[in-house]
Amino acid sequence: MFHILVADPISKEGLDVLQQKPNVTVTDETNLSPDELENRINQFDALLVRSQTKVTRPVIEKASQLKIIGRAGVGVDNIDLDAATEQGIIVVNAPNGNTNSAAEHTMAMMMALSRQIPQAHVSLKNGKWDRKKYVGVELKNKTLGIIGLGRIGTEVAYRAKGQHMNVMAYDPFLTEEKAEQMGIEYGTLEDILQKADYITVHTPLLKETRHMINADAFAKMKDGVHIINCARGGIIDEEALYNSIVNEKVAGAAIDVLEEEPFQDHQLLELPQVIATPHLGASTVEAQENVAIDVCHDVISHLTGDMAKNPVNMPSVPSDILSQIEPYFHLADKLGMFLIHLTEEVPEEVNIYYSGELSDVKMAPITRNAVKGLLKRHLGSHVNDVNALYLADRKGITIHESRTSTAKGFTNLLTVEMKTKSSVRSVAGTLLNGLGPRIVRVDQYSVDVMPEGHLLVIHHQDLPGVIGKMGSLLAQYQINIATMQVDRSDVGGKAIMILTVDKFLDKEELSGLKQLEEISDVTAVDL
Ligand SMILES: NC(=O)c1ccc[n+]([C@@H]2O[C@H](COP(=O)([O-])OP(=O)(O)OC[C@H]3O[C@@H](n4cnc5c(N)ncnc54)[C@H](O)[C@@H]3O)[C@@H](O)[C@H]2O)c1
Ligand SMILES: O=C(O)CC[C@@H](O)C(=O)O
Repeated sequence: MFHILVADPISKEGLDVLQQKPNVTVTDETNLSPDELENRINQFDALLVRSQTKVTRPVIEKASQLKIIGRAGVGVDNIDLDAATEQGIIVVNAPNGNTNSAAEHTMAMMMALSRQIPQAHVSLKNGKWDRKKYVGVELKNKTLGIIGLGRIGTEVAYRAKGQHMNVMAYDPFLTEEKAEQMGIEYGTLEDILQKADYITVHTPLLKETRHMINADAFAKMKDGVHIINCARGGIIDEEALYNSIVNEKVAGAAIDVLEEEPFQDHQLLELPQVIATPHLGASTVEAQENVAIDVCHDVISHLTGDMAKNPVNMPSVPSDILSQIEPYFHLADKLGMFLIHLTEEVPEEVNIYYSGELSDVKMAPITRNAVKGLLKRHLGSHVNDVNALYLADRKGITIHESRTSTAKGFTNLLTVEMKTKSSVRSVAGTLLNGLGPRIVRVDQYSVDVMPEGHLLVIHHQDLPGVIGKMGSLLAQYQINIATMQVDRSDVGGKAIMILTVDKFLDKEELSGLKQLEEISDVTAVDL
């Protein structure tokens, strides 16, 4: 018998999927306090949530029977994935079922914002017939800047074209060709900030997207810009948004999500230029049916020993093969993570070369880990070795793997190469017996770097004194250098320096380093 706890409201059609199974009990309790959830979770085999219930580490640590957590929706930021993975609990989501609803909600918010419909509605309900105050603006011929052109951003783009808007989008995986095929304009983040009349964000909330729309970003925008966030609270710096509205830089904002939810007394809500909904992007009958059915099927599949379709954190390698290749997963993941930081250009092709002892292992699971590492920077923690190749394919990145017997003196050598429109970058690593993983080559340079911690990859001219200058500047910033590796193409020519430092550099410190004239490029990589 499997006991399933439904902790957030889930559509009846989904619950039917569970209840029709003979060996399942369903406990539908959607008002449990965090303490009650912690106290009762050990009785259940599966937990189903939407975005409300926080599945924290303390909850997961008490979940001694739990086998699966199902998220009826996309974002899994309310679930501690690391804790679930550590505890061997699979997390599944339903990434496709609410795309339309979230896109429609974004359009509804954009239109309501332009025509001040909520404000006019409240005024009329209060007995005022005020036609002068509520003069709006048209969407037609305005430029919509979409930041994050994934499932929802793409649907918003098509709908906005239907409103005769000029659509410009930025996404780390968007190429000019793809934008052209979609009939939209390709832009950088800067282009969007500077040119858009409306800006809508559709990224996950990640380290790189947290506060990506901050005071600096607002300062670059057109006067009178409109802002929409139906993705995640925290992508927009709320303090900066508040100030930009008060200073009349921003004409209005439509917000479905805020950093702290549920919210009631937020200062943004006091501004008449702000319209808001309580995280309703996915709240339609259709979306809730879709995500509930999808996630409940996955929960049953997993409980009864079949493969779940949308795992967020599950490794899927047969145990005999696993023991042989598992040590390389970590190396592959780190090489992918390292490589994606070497360029801001869109990856188009990834080639993975297996050499030495690695030339006769099963490559696919290692490849998936390398691709996972590469995609994580922009797609977040829901990329795993199960969905990495699928997501790469969706982003138009082709993956090739090949075996070679020459390992350049190493017993095993794994090389990950990434082609973009104008460059080919590569990184190679090995597993040293007893010493663990090492990065041994970056492009044409030979190095010996442990792939962990805060790394600085510095391209510079091979001239006397550069290393000293770099060291003094880091000392000024109170940043300790733990390790240093240097290599050069030829005497006085191009060179690389890879430092492991004790603290991550902030933007100002990084740009301080970039100002040293012998240095052509500095990249911070957090492994
Ligand atoms: N309001 C709601 O109720 C609701 C409903 C569904 C989804 N969402 C949220 O909407 C967001 C988008 O969902 P989705 O299904 O389209 O996800 P998705 O993974 O399909 O798309 C996200 C896109 O953001 C891009 N991205 C990542 N970092 C970026 C950056 N720094 N700059 C620009 N783009 C970047 C990724 O490349 C990806 O293409 C998520 O945060 C999701 O949780 C909210
Ligand atoms: O459960 C909800 O209603 C919100 C879902 C949404 O935020 C998501 O990320 O899928």
